[in-house]
Amino acid sequence: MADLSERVTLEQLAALVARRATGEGEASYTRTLLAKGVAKCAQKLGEEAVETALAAVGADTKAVVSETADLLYHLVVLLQARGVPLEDVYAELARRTRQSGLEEKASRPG
Ligand SMILES: N=c1c2ncn([C@@H]3O[C@H](COP(=O)(O)OP(=O)(O)OP(=O)(O)O)[C@@H](O)[C@H]3O)c2ncn1[C@@H]1O[C@H](COP(=O)(O)O)[C@@H](O)[C@H]1O
Repeated sequence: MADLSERVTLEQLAALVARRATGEGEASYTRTLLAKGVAKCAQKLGEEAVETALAAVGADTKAVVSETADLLYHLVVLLQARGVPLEDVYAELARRTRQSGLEEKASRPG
C-alpha cells in the first residue's frame, strides 16, 4: 500500500498544472504541451486511455498504476486547455450521485 501522507489529490495536480500554464521560467512539460493546443492535449489523453486499457488486461499491476497516473495527469491538462474547472466535473459527479447510473444513462440526449 502506498504512503498516503504524501498523496497528491486531483485538486493539487490541477492547481500545479494551472500554475505551470501561466508561469514562466524553468522548462515545463505541462506548459510545452498546453502551448500545442487542445487537439494535442486531447490526442495525448486518448493515447494514455488506450495504454491504460491495454495495461488493465495485462498481468503487470504496476503498469496499471503507472498508466492510470499518466491518464489522470493528461485529463487534468486537457481540462486546463479547455478552461473547464475540475469543480465543474465534481459538481456533475455530485448531481449523478442523486440518481442511479441507469437513470442517468436514460436521461442523456440521443
Ligand atoms: N503527473 C505528471 C505527469 N505524468 C506524465 N507526465 C509526462 O507525460 C509524458 C507522457 O508520456 P509519453 O510517453 O507519451 O511522452 P512523450 O513521448 O515524451 O510525449 P510527447 O512528446 O508525445 O508529448 C511524459 O513525458 C511524462 O513525463 C507528467 N508530467 C508532469 N506531471 C505532473 O506535472 C507537474 C509539473 O510538471 P512540469 O510541467 O514538467 O514542470 C509534475 O511535477 C507532476 O506532478
